[in-house]
Amino acid sequence: MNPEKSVREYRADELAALVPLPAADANKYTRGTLTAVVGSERYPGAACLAAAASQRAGAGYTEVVTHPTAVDLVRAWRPSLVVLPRAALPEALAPAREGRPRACLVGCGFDVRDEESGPIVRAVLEQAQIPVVVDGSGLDALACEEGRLLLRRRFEEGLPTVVTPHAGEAARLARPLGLPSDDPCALARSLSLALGVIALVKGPVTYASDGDEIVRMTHGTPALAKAGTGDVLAGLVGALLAQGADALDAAVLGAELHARAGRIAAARLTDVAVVAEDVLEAVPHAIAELLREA
Ligand SMILES: NC(=O)C1=CN([C@@H]2O[C@H](COP(=O)(O)OP(=O)(O)OC[C@H]3O[C@@H](n4cnc5c(N)ncnc54)[C@H](OP(=O)(O)O)[C@@H]3O)[C@@H](O)[C@H]2O)[C@@H](O)CC1
Ligand SMILES: Nc1ncnc2c1ncn2[C@@H]1O[C@H](COP(=O)(O)OP(=O)(O)O)[C@@H](O)[C@H]1O
Repeated sequence: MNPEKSVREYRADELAALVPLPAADANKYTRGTLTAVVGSERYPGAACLAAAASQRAGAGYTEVVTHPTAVDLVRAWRPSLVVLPRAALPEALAPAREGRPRACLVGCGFDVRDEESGPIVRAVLEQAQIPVVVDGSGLDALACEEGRLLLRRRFEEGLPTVVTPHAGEAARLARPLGLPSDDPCALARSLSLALGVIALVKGPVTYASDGDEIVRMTHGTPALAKAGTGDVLAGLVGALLAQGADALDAAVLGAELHARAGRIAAARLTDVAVVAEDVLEAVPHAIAELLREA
């Protein structure tokens, strides 16, 4: 099949319809819980960025499970976050209940030198009976037979897994599978099919695929090419999944809000000066802009 045939873009009105507006009788649990298993001793900042993005994208309850050395920093960054050390992980992976959606984000700010990283990612994939997003160095745990087996099992059980690699991470996932990695559009679809995931391959143009459709997103800006912006995106996608969005829709809406937030930040601060915290701050404006446009 020629992948170009099925490439599409979401219209602004389609995207706006996916924005999770809270019901009048909502409470924090009905709005969805994201358990973000993120950060390491080396990269505690990624945990902060992803968790705050989740709050801004509407999750009612954002819980951070992080390296013990990062706990105080993340708590101090935002008192509204619930922050637990990694030892709390098994209890934190509770299943969703009727009307109480949940999702898990794992891997942003993981450190390949940290021996706990791989086992944590695999434990999440094995235990979490909820949608999971895998990002950052957590993706390295998927480039081996054991990781692929866990993904395949989740796929067969109907549990969505979203992966959010940048070009380097996508190439590392593709290599052991013998997949060519020079075309991000084709790669999004081939990774999706080979791993049984929804693949969001990030770059100047970002592509999402569920193995059937491929969605192209062209609204980004080079202002986003700064450390930490991917962590913000992962938090957005995780929060949308936690609110019950379909996995492909969550990936596409997350990337669209991220791209718009980057542009809004750049319009105020220049393409040169924008940093990941500015993208985070612009997320509410991106939501408002999208709702206004539709
Ligand atoms: N504040 C924080 O706490 C932050 C924490 N962070 C966290 O750090 C962790 C490591 O993530 P990372 O992306 O820095 O390292 P990683 O992908 O392993 O790089 C290895 C090699 O891959 C390549 N490569 C990289 N990017 C590429 C691209 N776009 N396109 C193509 N190739 C690319 C490049 O190799 P080269 O091509 O230069 O030879 C590079 O040397 C991760 O968990 C993340 O969440 C970050 O989010 C930053 C802010
Ligand atoms: N030149 C560019 N144009 C548009 N978007 C870009 C560009 N460069 C990077 N981005 C976006 O910035 C983000 C960077 O993510 P990533 O590389 O994972 O960052 P980090 O790991 O530092 O958090 C992605 O969403 C990507 O699509």
